Amino acid sequence: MAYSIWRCMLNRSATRWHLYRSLSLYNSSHGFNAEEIKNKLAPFTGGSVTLVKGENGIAELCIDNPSRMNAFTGTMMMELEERISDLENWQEGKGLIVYGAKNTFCSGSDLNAVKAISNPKDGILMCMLMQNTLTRLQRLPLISVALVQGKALGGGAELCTACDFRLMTEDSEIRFVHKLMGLVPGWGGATRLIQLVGSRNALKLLSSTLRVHPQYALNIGLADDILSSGTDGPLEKTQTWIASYTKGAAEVNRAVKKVITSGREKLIEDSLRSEKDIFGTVWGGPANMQALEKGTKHN
Ligand SMILES: CC[C@@H](C(=O)O)C(=O)SCCNC(=O)CCNC(=O)[C@H](O)C(C)(C)COP(=O)(O)OP(=O)(O)OC[C@H]1O[C@@H](n2cnc3c(N)ncnc32)[C@H](O)[C@@H]1OP(=O)(O)O
Repeated sequence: MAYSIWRCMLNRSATRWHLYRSLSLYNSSHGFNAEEIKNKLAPFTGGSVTLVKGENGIAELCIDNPSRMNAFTGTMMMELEERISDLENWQEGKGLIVYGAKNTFCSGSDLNAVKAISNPKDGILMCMLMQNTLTRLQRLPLISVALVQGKALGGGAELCTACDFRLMTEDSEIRFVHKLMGLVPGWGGATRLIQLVGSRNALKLLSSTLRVHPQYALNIGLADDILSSGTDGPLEKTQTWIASYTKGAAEVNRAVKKVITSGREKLIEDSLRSEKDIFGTVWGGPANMQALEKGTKHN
Protein backbone atom coordinates (compact mmCIF):
# COMPACT_ATOMS: atom_id res chain seq x y z
CA MET A 1 0.00 0.00 0.00
CA ALA A 2 2.75 2.48 1.06
CA TYR A 3 4.73 1.79 -2.10
CA SER A 4 1.73 2.41 -4.36
CA ILE A 5 1.08 5.74 -2.56
CA TRP A 6 4.76 6.59 -3.05
CA ARG A 7 4.58 5.76 -6.75
CA CYS A 8 1.44 7.89 -7.14
CA MET A 9 3.07 10.87 -5.39
CA LEU A 10 6.20 10.30 -7.47
CA ASN A 11 4.26 10.43 -10.71
CA ARG A 12 2.33 13.54 -9.68
CA SER A 13 5.45 15.40 -8.51
CA ALA A 14 7.45 14.30 -11.50
CA THR A 15 4.70 15.58 -13.81
CA ARG A 16 4.65 18.95 -12.04
CA TRP A 17 8.46 19.14 -12.24
CA HIS A 18 8.44 18.23 -15.93
CA LEU A 19 5.90 20.97 -16.67
CA TYR A 20 7.94 23.54 -14.75
CA ARG A 21 11.17 22.46 -16.36
CA SER A 22 9.87 22.18 -19.94
CA LEU A 23 8.33 25.66 -20.00
CA SER A 24 10.90 27.57 -22.05
CA LEU A 25 11.81 31.08 -21.03
CA TYR A 26 10.68 32.47 -24.39
CA ASN A 27 7.86 31.33 -26.67
CA SER A 28 5.69 32.92 -29.36
CA SER A 29 4.00 35.16 -26.77
CA HIS A 30 7.40 36.85 -26.35
CA GLY A 31 7.83 37.19 -30.12
CA PHE A 32 10.18 34.21 -30.22
CA ASN A 33 10.06 32.28 -33.50
CA ALA A 34 12.47 29.36 -33.18
CA GLU A 35 12.08 28.22 -36.78
CA GLU A 36 12.78 31.72 -38.10
CA ILE A 37 16.09 32.12 -36.27
CA LYS A 38 17.12 28.49 -36.94
CA ASN A 39 16.59 29.09 -40.68
CA LYS A 40 18.82 32.18 -40.39
CA LEU A 41 21.52 30.27 -38.49
CA ALA A 42 21.46 27.10 -40.62
CA PRO A 43 23.76 28.43 -43.39
CA PHE A 44 26.55 29.00 -40.81
CA THR A 45 27.91 25.50 -40.62
CA GLY A 46 31.02 23.93 -39.16
CA GLY A 47 32.01 22.37 -35.91
CA SER A 48 29.77 20.21 -33.73
CA VAL A 49 28.47 19.74 -30.21
CA THR A 50 28.98 16.11 -29.17
CA LEU A 51 27.55 14.26 -26.18
CA VAL A 52 28.78 11.06 -24.55
CA LYS A 53 26.58 9.67 -21.77
CA GLY A 54 28.70 7.55 -19.41
CA GLU A 55 27.68 4.30 -17.74
CA ASN A 56 28.61 6.04 -14.48
CA GLY A 57 25.80 8.60 -15.00
CA ILE A 58 28.22 11.37 -15.96
CA ALA A 59 27.88 12.84 -19.47
CA GLU A 60 30.56 14.73 -21.38
CA LEU A 61 29.41 17.52 -23.72
CA CYS A 62 32.12 18.83 -26.06
CA ILE A 63 32.07 22.17 -27.89
CA ASP A 64 34.03 21.02 -30.92
CA ASN A 65 35.17 23.65 -33.41
CA PRO A 66 38.90 23.94 -32.70
CA SER A 67 39.80 25.67 -35.96
CA ARG A 68 37.78 28.61 -34.66
CA MET A 69 38.67 28.32 -30.96
CA ASN A 70 35.41 26.42 -30.45
CA ALA A 71 33.26 29.36 -31.53
CA PHE A 72 29.56 28.54 -31.88
CA THR A 73 28.53 28.38 -35.54
CA GLY A 74 24.82 28.60 -36.37
CA THR A 75 24.46 24.84 -36.65
CA MET A 76 26.32 24.35 -33.36
CA MET A 77 23.81 26.59 -31.56
CA MET A 78 21.07 24.27 -32.82
CA GLU A 79 23.05 21.14 -31.94
CA LEU A 80 23.53 22.44 -28.39
CA GLU A 81 19.74 22.66 -28.02
CA GLU A 82 19.38 19.08 -29.31
CA ARG A 83 21.98 17.78 -26.81
CA ILE A 84 20.22 19.55 -23.92
CA SER A 85 16.92 17.95 -24.99
CA ASP A 86 18.69 14.57 -24.96
CA LEU A 87 20.00 15.22 -21.44
CA GLU A 88 16.55 16.30 -20.22
CA ASN A 89 15.31 12.83 -21.11
CA TRP A 90 18.29 10.93 -19.65
CA GLN A 91 16.73 9.51 -16.47
CA GLU A 92 19.93 7.70 -15.38
CA GLY A 93 21.97 10.93 -15.49
CA LYS A 94 23.67 12.34 -12.39
CA GLY A 95 26.31 14.74 -13.72
CA LEU A 96 27.52 16.66 -16.77
CA ILE A 97 30.94 17.94 -17.83
CA VAL A 98 30.98 20.74 -20.44
CA TYR A 99 34.33 21.30 -22.12
CA GLY A 100 35.94 22.50 -25.36
CA ALA A 101 37.98 20.55 -27.88
CA LYS A 102 41.77 20.86 -28.15
CA ASN A 103 42.31 22.29 -24.67
CA THR A 104 40.41 25.54 -25.11
CA PHE A 105 36.87 26.24 -23.92
CA CYS A 106 34.88 28.48 -26.30
CA SER A 107 35.33 31.88 -27.94
CA GLY A 108 31.64 32.72 -28.12
CA SER A 109 29.55 33.19 -31.24
CA ASP A 110 31.15 32.59 -34.62
CA LEU A 111 31.85 36.13 -35.74
CA ASN A 112 30.96 35.19 -39.33
CA ALA A 113 27.45 34.34 -38.15
CA VAL A 114 27.33 37.40 -35.89
CA LYS A 115 28.09 39.72 -38.81
CA ALA A 116 25.35 38.15 -40.93
CA ILE A 117 22.65 38.49 -38.28
CA SER A 118 23.82 41.82 -36.87
CA ASN A 119 20.38 43.44 -37.20
CA PRO A 120 18.50 43.95 -33.90
CA LYS A 121 15.60 41.62 -34.77
CA ASP A 122 17.79 38.63 -35.61
CA GLY A 123 20.16 39.40 -32.74
CA ILE A 124 17.25 39.32 -30.28
CA LEU A 125 15.98 36.04 -31.78
CA MET A 126 19.46 34.46 -31.46
CA CYS A 127 19.66 35.81 -27.92
CA MET A 128 16.29 34.22 -27.02
CA LEU A 129 17.32 30.89 -28.59
CA MET A 130 20.56 30.78 -26.59
CA GLN A 131 18.92 32.00 -23.38
CA ASN A 132 16.30 29.25 -23.72
CA THR A 133 18.99 26.65 -24.24
CA LEU A 134 21.37 27.82 -21.48
CA THR A 135 18.50 28.17 -18.99
CA ARG A 136 17.51 24.57 -19.76
CA LEU A 137 21.15 23.57 -19.29
CA GLN A 138 21.25 25.30 -15.90
CA ARG A 139 17.95 23.62 -14.89
CA LEU A 140 19.02 20.08 -15.83
CA PRO A 141 18.57 17.73 -12.86
CA LEU A 142 22.28 16.92 -13.24
CA ILE A 143 25.21 18.45 -11.38
CA SER A 144 27.09 20.28 -14.13
CA VAL A 145 30.68 21.47 -14.25
CA ALA A 146 32.43 23.54 -16.91
CA LEU A 147 36.03 22.48 -17.52
CA VAL A 148 37.64 25.76 -18.56
CA GLN A 149 40.93 25.30 -20.41
CA GLY A 150 42.51 28.00 -22.55
CA LYS A 151 39.93 30.72 -23.16
CA ALA A 152 36.27 31.18 -22.34
CA LEU A 153 35.40 34.44 -24.10
CA GLY A 154 32.16 36.32 -24.74
CA GLY A 155 29.41 33.76 -25.20
CA GLY A 156 31.93 31.15 -24.04
CA ALA A 157 32.22 32.97 -20.70
CA GLU A 158 28.41 33.05 -20.58
CA LEU A 159 28.20 29.32 -21.33
CA CYS A 160 30.42 28.48 -18.35
CA THR A 161 28.15 30.48 -16.01
CA ALA A 162 25.23 28.20 -16.99
CA CYS A 163 26.98 25.26 -15.28
CA ASP A 164 26.70 24.68 -11.53
CA PHE A 165 30.49 24.66 -11.10
CA ARG A 166 33.62 25.79 -12.96
CA LEU A 167 37.06 24.17 -12.84
CA MET A 168 39.92 26.08 -14.45
CA THR A 169 43.31 24.84 -15.59
CA GLU A 170 46.29 26.92 -14.46
CA ASP A 171 46.76 28.79 -17.77
CA SER A 172 43.09 29.42 -18.54
CA GLU A 173 41.05 32.62 -18.52
CA ILE A 174 37.40 33.63 -18.46
CA ARG A 175 36.78 36.97 -20.11
CA PHE A 176 33.56 38.86 -20.72
CA VAL A 177 34.78 40.73 -23.85
CA HIS A 178 31.30 41.97 -24.77
CA LYS A 179 32.00 45.65 -24.03
CA LEU A 180 34.93 45.53 -26.44
CA MET A 181 32.43 44.32 -29.06
CA GLY A 182 30.06 47.20 -28.24
CA LEU A 183 27.82 44.69 -26.53
CA VAL A 184 26.61 43.40 -23.22
CA PRO A 185 26.02 39.70 -22.50
CA GLY A 186 22.91 38.38 -24.26
CA TRP A 187 22.92 34.66 -23.50
CA GLY A 188 21.95 35.21 -19.85
CA GLY A 189 25.55 35.56 -18.70
CA ALA A 190 25.06 38.87 -16.88
CA THR A 191 22.11 37.57 -14.84
CA ARG A 192 23.94 34.38 -13.89
CA LEU A 193 27.23 36.19 -13.18
CA ILE A 194 25.46 38.39 -10.60
CA GLN A 195 24.07 35.24 -8.94
CA LEU A 196 27.58 33.76 -8.82
CA VAL A 197 29.81 36.66 -7.76
CA GLY A 198 27.45 39.44 -6.69
CA SER A 199 26.55 42.62 -8.55
CA ARG A 200 29.72 44.54 -7.64
CA ASN A 201 32.13 41.89 -8.90
CA ALA A 202 29.91 41.30 -11.94
CA LEU A 203 30.01 45.01 -12.76
CA LYS A 204 33.81 44.99 -12.44
CA LEU A 205 34.15 42.05 -14.86
CA LEU A 206 31.75 43.46 -17.48
CA SER A 207 32.98 47.07 -17.34
CA SER A 208 36.71 46.28 -17.27
CA THR A 209 36.57 43.22 -19.59
CA LEU A 210 39.16 41.84 -17.16
CA ARG A 211 40.98 38.60 -18.04
CA VAL A 212 39.83 36.48 -15.08
CA HIS A 213 42.66 34.09 -14.24
CA PRO A 214 42.07 31.02 -12.02
CA GLN A 215 43.15 32.39 -8.65
CA TYR A 216 41.09 35.58 -8.99
CA ALA A 217 38.15 33.50 -10.24
CA LEU A 218 38.50 31.34 -7.12
CA ASN A 219 38.71 34.41 -4.89
CA ILE A 220 35.46 35.95 -6.19
CA GLY A 221 33.55 32.65 -6.34
CA LEU A 222 33.45 32.34 -10.13
CA ALA A 223 35.64 29.20 -10.10
CA ASP A 224 35.33 26.27 -7.72
CA ASP A 225 38.77 24.72 -8.16
CA ILE A 226 42.01 25.03 -10.11
CA LEU A 227 43.25 21.90 -11.91
CA SER A 228 47.02 21.66 -11.64
CA SER A 229 48.94 19.85 -14.38
CA GLY A 230 49.84 16.25 -13.58
CA THR A 231 49.63 12.66 -14.77
CA ASP A 232 45.87 12.63 -15.38
CA GLY A 233 44.49 14.90 -18.09
CA PRO A 234 42.03 17.70 -17.23
CA LEU A 235 38.98 15.66 -18.32
CA GLU A 236 40.00 12.69 -16.15
CA LYS A 237 40.60 15.08 -13.23
CA THR A 238 37.15 16.61 -13.79
CA GLN A 239 35.55 13.15 -13.82
CA THR A 240 37.22 12.48 -10.46
CA TRP A 241 36.12 15.87 -9.13
CA ILE A 242 32.44 15.46 -10.08
CA ALA A 243 32.38 11.86 -8.80
CA SER A 244 32.61 13.15 -5.21
CA TYR A 245 29.33 15.10 -5.73
CA THR A 246 27.37 12.39 -7.57
CA LYS A 247 27.74 9.30 -5.36
CA GLY A 248 24.65 7.12 -4.85
CA ALA A 249 21.34 6.60 -6.58
CA ALA A 250 20.53 8.74 -9.61
CA GLU A 251 17.07 9.68 -8.34
CA VAL A 252 18.52 11.06 -5.11
CA ASN A 253 21.24 13.02 -6.90
CA ARG A 254 18.63 14.44 -9.26
CA ALA A 255 16.37 15.39 -6.36
CA VAL A 256 19.30 17.22 -4.72
CA LYS A 257 19.84 19.34 -7.86
CA LYS A 258 16.10 19.97 -8.21
CA VAL A 259 15.73 21.41 -4.71
CA ILE A 260 18.68 23.74 -5.37
CA THR A 261 17.27 24.85 -8.74
CA SER A 262 13.94 25.50 -7.07
CA GLY A 263 15.51 27.49 -4.22
CA ARG A 264 17.65 29.47 -6.65
CA GLU A 265 14.78 30.51 -8.90
CA LYS A 266 11.60 30.71 -6.91
CA LEU A 267 10.13 32.92 -4.24
CA ILE A 268 10.61 31.45 -0.78
CA GLU A 269 7.10 30.04 -0.33
CA ASP A 270 7.00 28.56 -3.84
CA SER A 271 10.45 27.08 -3.27
CA LEU A 272 9.40 25.51 0.02
CA ARG A 273 6.36 23.96 -1.66
CA SER A 274 8.55 22.62 -4.50
CA GLU A 275 10.99 21.24 -1.92
CA LYS A 276 8.10 19.40 -0.30
CA ASP A 277 7.01 17.97 -3.67
CA ILE A 278 10.54 16.89 -4.55
CA PHE A 279 11.02 15.43 -1.04
CA GLY A 280 7.91 13.35 -1.76
CA THR A 281 9.58 11.79 -4.78
CA VAL A 282 12.39 10.21 -2.73
CA TRP A 283 10.79 9.70 0.71
CA GLY A 284 10.19 5.97 1.10
CA GLY A 285 11.92 5.31 -2.19
CA PRO A 286 14.42 2.49 -2.84
CA ALA A 287 17.51 4.47 -1.74
CA ASN A 288 15.74 5.74 1.41
CA MET A 289 14.49 2.28 2.39
CA GLN A 290 17.93 0.75 1.68
CA ALA A 291 19.63 3.32 3.95
CA LEU A 292 17.08 2.66 6.69
CA GLU A 293 17.52 -1.10 6.37
CA LYS A 294 21.31 -0.69 6.53
CA GLY A 295 21.04 1.47 9.64
CA THR A 296 23.34 3.95 7.94
CA LYS A 297 25.55 5.89 10.38
CA HIS A 298 27.45 9.07 9.40
CA ASN A 299 30.39 9.02 11.83
C1 LIG B 1 26.51 37.24 -26.70
C2 LIG B 1 27.96 37.18 -26.98
C3 LIG B 1 28.25 36.64 -28.34
C4 LIG B 1 27.53 37.39 -29.35
O1 LIG B 1 27.59 38.61 -29.35
O2 LIG B 1 26.90 36.70 -30.15
C5 LIG B 1 29.72 36.57 -28.61
O3 LIG B 1 30.34 35.70 -28.06
S1 LIG B 1 30.49 37.65 -29.74
C6 LIG B 1 32.14 36.87 -30.03
C7 LIG B 1 33.04 37.08 -28.89
N1 LIG B 1 34.31 36.40 -29.10
C8 LIG B 1 35.37 37.02 -29.69
O4 LIG B 1 35.31 38.18 -30.03
C9 LIG B 1 36.62 36.20 -29.83
C10 LIG B 1 37.37 36.57 -31.10
N2 LIG B 1 38.59 35.81 -31.19
C11 LIG B 1 39.71 36.17 -30.49
O5 LIG B 1 39.74 37.10 -29.73
C12 LIG B 1 40.91 35.28 -30.67
O6 LIG B 1 40.71 34.45 -31.79
C13 LIG B 1 41.19 34.37 -29.45
C14 LIG B 1 39.96 33.57 -29.10
C15 LIG B 1 41.63 35.23 -28.28
C16 LIG B 1 42.32 33.39 -29.82
O7 LIG B 1 43.42 34.12 -30.30
P1 LIG B 1 44.64 33.33 -30.90
O8 LIG B 1 45.10 32.29 -29.93
O9 LIG B 1 45.61 34.35 -31.37
O10 LIG B 1 44.08 32.53 -32.13
P2 LIG B 1 43.47 33.17 -33.47
O11 LIG B 1 42.92 34.52 -33.21
O12 LIG B 1 44.44 33.02 -34.56
O13 LIG B 1 42.23 32.20 -33.71
C17 LIG B 1 42.40 30.98 -34.40
C18 LIG B 1 41.33 30.95 -35.47
O14 LIG B 1 40.04 30.95 -34.80
C19 LIG B 1 39.25 31.98 -35.36
N3 LIG B 1 38.32 32.44 -34.33
C20 LIG B 1 38.57 32.64 -33.02
N4 LIG B 1 37.47 33.06 -32.37
C21 LIG B 1 36.47 33.13 -33.30
C22 LIG B 1 35.08 33.49 -33.26
N5 LIG B 1 34.49 33.87 -32.13
N6 LIG B 1 34.40 33.45 -34.43
C23 LIG B 1 34.98 33.04 -35.59
N7 LIG B 1 36.31 32.67 -35.70
C24 LIG B 1 37.02 32.73 -34.55
C25 LIG B 1 40.24 33.05 -35.76
O15 LIG B 1 39.65 33.91 -36.69
C26 LIG B 1 41.35 32.20 -36.35
O16 LIG B 1 40.92 31.79 -37.63
P3 LIG B 1 41.87 32.07 -38.89
O17 LIG B 1 42.08 33.56 -38.86
O18 LIG B 1 41.09 31.60 -40.06
O19 LIG B 1 43.10 31.29 -38.59
